[in-house]
This record gives sequence, structure tokens and C-alpha cells, in this order.
Amino acid sequence: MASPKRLQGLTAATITPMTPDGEINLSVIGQYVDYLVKEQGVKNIFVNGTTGEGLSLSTQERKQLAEEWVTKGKNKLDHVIIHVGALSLPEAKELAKHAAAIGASGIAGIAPFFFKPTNKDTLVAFLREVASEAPGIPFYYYHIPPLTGVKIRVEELLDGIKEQIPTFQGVKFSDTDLLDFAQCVKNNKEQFVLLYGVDEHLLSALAIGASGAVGSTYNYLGKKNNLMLEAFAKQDLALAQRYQFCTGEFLSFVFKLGFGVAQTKAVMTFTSGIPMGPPRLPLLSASVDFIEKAKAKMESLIV
Ligand SMILES: CC(=O)N[C@@H]([C@@H](O)[C@H](O)[C@H](O)CO)[C@@H](O)CC(=O)C(=O)O
Repeated sequence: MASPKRLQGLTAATITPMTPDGEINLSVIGQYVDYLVKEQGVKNIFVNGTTGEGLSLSTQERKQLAEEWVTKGKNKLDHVIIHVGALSLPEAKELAKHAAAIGASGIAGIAPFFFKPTNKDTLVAFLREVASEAPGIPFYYYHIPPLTGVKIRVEELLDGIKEQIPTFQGVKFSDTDLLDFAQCVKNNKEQFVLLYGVDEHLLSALAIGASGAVGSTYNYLGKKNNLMLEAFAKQDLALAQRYQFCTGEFLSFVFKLGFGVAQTKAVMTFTSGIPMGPPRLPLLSASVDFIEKAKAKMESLIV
């Protein structure tokens, strides 16, 4: 996969489509790529992450999905980043090697979260081993402490990391600690790509200097968020705020109903018309009541 430019703008954290009986459904991925590009204006994807239920998939399934996204994204997408993080180092390394071999444009990894690294050095040691399996493509650290419980500050992690991991390219920062994020930007903006991952706060992160964003809502609110990025670039803060409030209005509505990956699958199904199927246990499908209410809310959104 050609990666002509540094990753910037929006990256959709892809959903893993599943059949009604819970198998991965590769047959709709081509249609999904076209939907992102044509309907949402999103040309970067982050595969097998949180939204993609990556940690609930087998290694074989993760490889199949990575291959399908790379194949179907060819000549259509700019960046296909494959999340290869796993609890087991050999598994993460195998996935990293595989992603490089199939032509992914980059890989990303979370901190292991059962036995956790307790300091920066052990985290870097783990990430270095993973990244070294894919020496020809960029590596991104996926920081998501609400889910991993690993709270090592990214500001600290980035200090000297390029000497340890030569392919280190940036961070997907899925946390609300904007002080840590700001320090990362202040110290590393020229060198690294700093992608923000809490969609409802993206405008704040842009003000701090984020290079772009990775998130679940860019699957179905990509167009509106692209307009927010445009307004921000033109220094039209009032318009950018209206777009941010629009995402916020939808999310604050669905948060009250109960919102996570299962509900994201349902929202994407009714928005795109592409069947995303059920989530995998322990997640449970969104209720009919949720779907009806979320759909009505989505249809009522105005900027
Ligand atoms: C915890 C979580 O799922 N966070 C999402 C957000 O996009 C999130 O869905 C959104 O901000 C709504 O809260 C992303 O950061 C996750 C993500 O990018 C991924 O799927 O890898």
C-alpha cells in the first residue's frame, strides 16, 4: 500500500463486519471501503482496533481481515494501519510481520494489559520487539488507558523513543488527558504524527495541535467531521464548533442509552446500509429500542 504522505486528517477505526452467526464477514469489505471514500470522504483506516474487536478475534481472523482491507483498499485508500497489539508478544510479532508482508502502510500496538508494563522501559521493550518485525513500515503506539489500564504518560514514552524504535511514527491518543497530549505536541510536533482518539473532544485536540484523528464515529460522521477540520483550518471557529456540537449531540444522546462497540455496529448498519452484524461475546447486540432512538436522533442532526 503506497503511503505518499504523512498520516493526517481523519482515520476511521473500522468495524469488523460479522455474519448473523458470528463469523467474520469479509464479503462486505469492498463495499465498506467505497462507502468510506465516497460517502464520508475518509481515506485512512485503522483495522482490528477497539472498534474492530481486534482483541476478540483469533490470529487467523485478524490476518484475514488485514489482507482483505489491504486488498480492497488498494488504489482507493491512502493509509491502511493494522493494529497488531496482543497480550502475547509472539502473537503481536507474528501479526506485525504479516501486516508488513501484505503491504499495510503502517502498524500500531497497544500496551499488553493483563500482565502490564509498570514503567516506560518495559513498555518500550515490548513495543520495540513488535515494531522490529516490520522494519520497513511506520509504527504507531496506541494509547488507550481507559481500556488497557496502562497509564504511562505518553510525554514520557516519546522521550528518546526514536533511538529505541527507528520506525516510530506517532501516537493514537485515546484519552482525555489533554495536558499529556499537549506536551506530546509541544515536544514532538515536527517529528511525530499525533492522532487524537476521543471523537467528542476532537476540536479541543485540534486547538492543541493534533495532526489528525482516529475514531469510530468517522465511519458514519466522517463527512461532518471533515467539514469541521476544514472550518478549523480556515479559522472559522464558530462553524467548527457547530460541527463538534453536532457529534456531541449525537454521542451524548446515545451515551445515555448505553453506547459501545455493539451500538457502533448498529449505527453504522443503519447509516451505511451495510450489514455489520452482531458483536462477539462478551459484547451483546444493540437493542431494537436503541436502534430506533439512535436512528431518529441521527436523522434529526443539523449543523
Ligand atoms: C473507547 C473507544 O472505543 N474509543 C474510540 C472512539 O472513537 C469512541 O468510540 C468515540 O470517541 C465515542 O466515545 C476510539 O478511540 C477507538 C479506536 O479508535 C479504535 O477502534 O481503535
